[in-house]
Amino acid sequence: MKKTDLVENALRSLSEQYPRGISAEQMGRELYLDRSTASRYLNELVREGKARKIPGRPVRYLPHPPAKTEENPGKEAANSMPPSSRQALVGELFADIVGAKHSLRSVLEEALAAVMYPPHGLPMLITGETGTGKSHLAHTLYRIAADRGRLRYNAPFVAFNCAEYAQNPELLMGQLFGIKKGAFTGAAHDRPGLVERADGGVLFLDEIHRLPPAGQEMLFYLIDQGVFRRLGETSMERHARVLLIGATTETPETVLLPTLYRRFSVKVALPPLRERTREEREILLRRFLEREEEKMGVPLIMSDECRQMLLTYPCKGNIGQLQSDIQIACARAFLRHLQQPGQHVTVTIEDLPQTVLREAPEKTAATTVGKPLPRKQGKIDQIPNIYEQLVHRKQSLQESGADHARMTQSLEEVVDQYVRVLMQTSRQDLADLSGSARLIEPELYKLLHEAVSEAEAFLPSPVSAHQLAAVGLHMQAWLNDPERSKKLSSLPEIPSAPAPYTRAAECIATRVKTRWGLDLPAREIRLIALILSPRDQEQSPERRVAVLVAMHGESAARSMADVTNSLLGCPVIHAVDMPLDQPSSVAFERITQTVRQIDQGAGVLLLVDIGSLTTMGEAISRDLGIAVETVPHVSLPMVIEAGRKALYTENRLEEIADAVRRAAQLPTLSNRPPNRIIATVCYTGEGAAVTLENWLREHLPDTDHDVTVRSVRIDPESRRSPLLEHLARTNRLIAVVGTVAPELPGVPYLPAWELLRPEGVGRLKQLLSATRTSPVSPSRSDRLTYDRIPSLVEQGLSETARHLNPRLFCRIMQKEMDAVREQFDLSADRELGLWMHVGTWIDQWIGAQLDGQIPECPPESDDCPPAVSSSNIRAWQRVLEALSQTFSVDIPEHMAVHLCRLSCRPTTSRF
Ligand SMILES: Nc1ncnc2c1ncn2[C@@H]1O[C@H](COP(=O)(O)OP(=O)(O)OP(=O)(O)O)[C@@H](O)[C@H]1O
Repeated sequence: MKKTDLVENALRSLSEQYPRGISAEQMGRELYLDRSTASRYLNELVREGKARKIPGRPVRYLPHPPAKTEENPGKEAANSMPPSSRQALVGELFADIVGAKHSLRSVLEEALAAVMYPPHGLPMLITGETGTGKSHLAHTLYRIAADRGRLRYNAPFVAFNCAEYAQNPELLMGQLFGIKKGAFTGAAHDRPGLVERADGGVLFLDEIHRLPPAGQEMLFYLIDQGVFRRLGETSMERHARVLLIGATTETPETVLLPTLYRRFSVKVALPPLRERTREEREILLRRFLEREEEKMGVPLIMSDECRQMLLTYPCKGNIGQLQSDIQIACARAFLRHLQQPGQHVTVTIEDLPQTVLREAPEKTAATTVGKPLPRKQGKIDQIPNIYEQLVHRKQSLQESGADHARMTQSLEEVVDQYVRVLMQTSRQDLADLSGSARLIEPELYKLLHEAVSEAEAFLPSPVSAHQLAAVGLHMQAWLNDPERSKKLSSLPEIPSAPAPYTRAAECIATRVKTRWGLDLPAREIRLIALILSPRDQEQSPERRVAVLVAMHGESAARSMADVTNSLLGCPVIHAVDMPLDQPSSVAFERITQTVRQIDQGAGVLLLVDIGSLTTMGEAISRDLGIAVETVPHVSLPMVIEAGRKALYTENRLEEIADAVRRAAQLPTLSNRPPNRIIATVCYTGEGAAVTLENWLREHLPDTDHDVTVRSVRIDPESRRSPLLEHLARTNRLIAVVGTVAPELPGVPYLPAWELLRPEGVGRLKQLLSATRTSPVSPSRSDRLTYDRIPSLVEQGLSETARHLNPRLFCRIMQKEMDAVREQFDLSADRELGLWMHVGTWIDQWIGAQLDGQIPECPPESDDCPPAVSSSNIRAWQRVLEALSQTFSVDIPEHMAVHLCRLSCRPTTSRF
């Protein structure tokens, strides 16, 4: 229905109630339009001859010709729009909510009325099982309120899931209401909370029942009186006006404080998917498929059988689960398409996740009994015939007169060798894009997967994807030719596997019997049990590259990770979501923690979308001493590629990162010139390594400003560091400097003490000049002169200083530094470094004094270089006194000696 038709209908029905005419303002209120839009539509009707204007203040409008009911006043006491108009309006406003015109209509009407209620909407509680669309509805309501002028332009929408912090009520309350400095240990600054951020807009609290009672009480006051206090504050003196929308999967009256529960004027319940109509489920399916098709950029088709299943299986996680099951199926189909490109991506029943197939109505399973065997020709025939091998070995052992013990051991070796071949084949096969499906019929693979999942309840260790694929290969070969062992005479006894694995093999046999009516011979069951039992190479702890997806938004990262993990059958991808209202410091902290937890020693691949996330990896790698490679602009195919490579190959971090970059057509490490890097090392990566890092940074000549200096921890026992090895592979590691020589062949090592001697400095100089790509001498305009120091320092400090006034600082330094310059014969480079050094310290001291803390100081040391004279010290003292007076900071006495030492360095160790 067109907007003008909608307005015309409303005008006709409202004219009964207002026979003297309806103003644009009234019409706007009725249709949730702003006054000027309503006026525009009404005037359009006047132009079209469908309405007439009644002059006056305000101008009013009546339908033309008059509504029939106008001639019969009182016939219908319609005090609102006719149902058809209301339905059309709700359908239009909630166009992205499937079911808006049908099963959700009354719920949405109620929700709409609440959000549009003057002056600022009514607090609302949405209930419903997980995945029924509570968050989706909250956001849609916000959008409508913002579009229709109920909220101010640019009003915020702040969403928060109380379950995320439910383990730590203090932090939860702090997140929500803000924190006063000192409220608890670690609360070093005042911090606003989400309530303040949502001021003037909507605050959506998901799983609101996870708020502790004190938090619920605070919310009550917030709704009731618009007041709240930050954690640690004593009085309620802060004000915020937020439209609160709460959501819960629980029965709210039993989990919320009665005061808060009653304060929600409107409560809407979203029905589970099983109560929605089939037509609505069809529309949902179509929409989700369209979305996936758009992402893939290739036309998508779905087999009827698969569509049928998606429309009928009991979907416990409701719309959310339906959506993610569809994403998984599409991702699988897309993988196949990547390997065998065609005009379409075709989604078939095999692409559906196990959970869907398991939950599907019984009849699908029943019809498969007695189906033809899943045979597969081609490469699978190259799988060695284990029976032939066993017979041959037995014959040669008999010929050599081997005893029984020797015979058993030797036959076990044959089986071991066979399993190794299978593992290797499955590894290669899985590493191909199509996964195991290439050599093993999906039906068989599915059966094995199900049986093994069932057996995991009693197996001592989980069955790896490789083992499962190895069993698949063995069985596929057997199913192709179940008779082949019969052709051989006198097969030897197969060694037995531990009991739980025999039981797991029996589970498989039972399923094979039910499915294809086939009896697996006892020796097949023994062989399968052996393949399933852990082998040596499986037991050795694998150091896999960990993969972490971090993205802006509520759930984008998690859903990509879920899809990929489900696709690969292994939780290989980790995720951190970064809601848009979350400060990047929180994201940084969460990503850092996750990287620390998931690293297995082979480094972490960080897949991110945009913005600050693209630069966090480097800082996290520095902080944790873990190799982190960041790849931006993440998409689902990139995550799948990363997961597959991490799971099925032994590729190193940078190889996986490059494979992912190639998949996304981003520049790879291998085709960019390597960066020059110097690593500083010690056993902690923090003490000597950091001191050396700072020292080197300060002393690197201008010609080598491209060199990165990086402090790294060396493991005291192995004297190795995965991070260092990673840096060596991905960069041009020109030297390692430190207090411990790492195990890293081919990279020159300089002990720290050598840098104090001219020989060491000379060696480093040589290394630097030998690795320079183009020997550059600074051009005239680049060369630093004394007169440029103040402006450069002012510029530098204005980017880094938080408390210091850079201009004032430079003025004092300009006035006071002459004596120092003369005393030490400082070069302009050196002097610039010293200005920055002093400025940075003073800035920190002012900050510490403001916070009432004891300022940190440069280390105190007795060894005053012999070259330092008392007049040297006095020169610096005068500068420091002037600074101390101007900025009212206490400067420690030994600072002058510290600065003298820095000023002297050039003669001893500059390079
Ligand atoms: N009526 C609907 N029409 C179209 N898409 C919907 C509808 N309801 C939900 N969705 C989609 O289903 C997914 C899950 O919805 P949502 O996250 O809002 O559920 P929820 O009830 O908040 O779940 P949870 O309780 O697990 O947080 C979302 O991607 C959402 O866009």
